[in-house]
Amino acid sequence: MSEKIAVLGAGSWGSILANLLDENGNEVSLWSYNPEQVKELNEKHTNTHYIKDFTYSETLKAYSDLKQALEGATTILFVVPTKAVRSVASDTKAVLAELKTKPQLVHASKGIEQGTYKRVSEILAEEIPAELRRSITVLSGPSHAEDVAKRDITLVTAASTDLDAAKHVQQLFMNRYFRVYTNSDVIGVEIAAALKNIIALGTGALNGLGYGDNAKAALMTRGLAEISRLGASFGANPQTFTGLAGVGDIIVTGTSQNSRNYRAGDELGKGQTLEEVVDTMGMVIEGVATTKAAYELSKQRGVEMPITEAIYQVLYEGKDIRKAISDLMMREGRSEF
Ligand SMILES: NC(=O)C1=CN([C@@H]2O[C@H](COP(=O)(O)OP(=O)(O)OC[C@H]3O[C@@H](n4cnc5c(N)ncnc54)[C@H](O)[C@@H]3O)[C@@H](O)[C@H]2O)C=CC1
Ligand SMILES: O=C(CO)COP(=O)(O)O
Repeated sequence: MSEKIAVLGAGSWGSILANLLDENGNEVSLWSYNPEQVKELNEKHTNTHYIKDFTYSETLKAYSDLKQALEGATTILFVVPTKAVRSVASDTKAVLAELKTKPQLVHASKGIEQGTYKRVSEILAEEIPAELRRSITVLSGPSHAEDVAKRDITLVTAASTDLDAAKHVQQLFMNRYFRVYTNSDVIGVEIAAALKNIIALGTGALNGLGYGDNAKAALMTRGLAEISRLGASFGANPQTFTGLAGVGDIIVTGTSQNSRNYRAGDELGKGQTLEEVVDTMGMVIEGVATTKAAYELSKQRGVEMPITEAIYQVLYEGKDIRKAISDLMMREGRSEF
């Protein structure tokens, strides 16, 4: 299968997925709002700020003009940070109204919108009306761009309420090192994807403070329990949290130095301030904003999320991390399930 695909967002994940789609034989246009980055991608086939020591395919073309990137595309993949999804989708809508191409939409972003608490597929559906597009699919799972760049084995899930669309996305992305499953639980996949970043901030902080493997396994397991509780309150399928988008992504993000969220937590644990961590990362740390959105959502919906609450207090209320950990440990004993 070969298609014209536009990838919007040329950070680590967008650029590596664009390269994979190119390798799979598609005609890929990669859009970035940064003209310098577009120049580097087209002239040197590198994207050094985001992915070191990697040469992109020469047939992959980058654009800073959105209309040029979208022209003729039958699939559009959104991979910008969650806070940019609404504005990029709104600009895309204006172009699609002219082009009348009705592409299918896919996204690979992991977050919840501040203030509205919308999932990314909900933002896309709101901004790009049904008459301008086909179905929406989310691609998610344990998948650091750095490993995919090395063509290391990676398994993800493509979730859509439209099974044909999910199967189509599966076929577009699958290859010898990238295996894609389908899933119909868009809500569960998006909630799991967004909230695992909160837990990765936590396991990173434990690492920075010098805690060991038991502590990190405990945080990931109980973290997943509270993510599943929030998911259930929205009608998510509980099985999703045992799958690639759930436990799979908690493991990869909650244990890896490739994760920006884990590294940010690690630095916080070692004593840096949140401001210092955000300033030096130079890439998106989705978990910081998602902690606030998830904390507010948990209060609004009456879902108990003690780990999210503790991390919220550390990030937004200046609570000492060691005190937050000891308060969690000293909660009244309870049944596991
Ligand atoms: N890096 C990874 O391994 C993975 C990332 N993701 C998700 O993919 C999304 C994007 O992440 P990365 O590519 O890693 O981020 P990144 O920080 O590496 O790059 C983000 C890109 O978005 C662009 N951008 C930022 N604000 C923008 C705006 N207002 N309008 C247009 N473009 C804007 C930046 O210029 C940059 O090219 C996030 O939601 C992340 O959670 C998901 C799976 C893996
Ligand atoms: O989602 C990811 C891996 O599945 C990437 O995580 P980070 O954004 O923490 O790097």
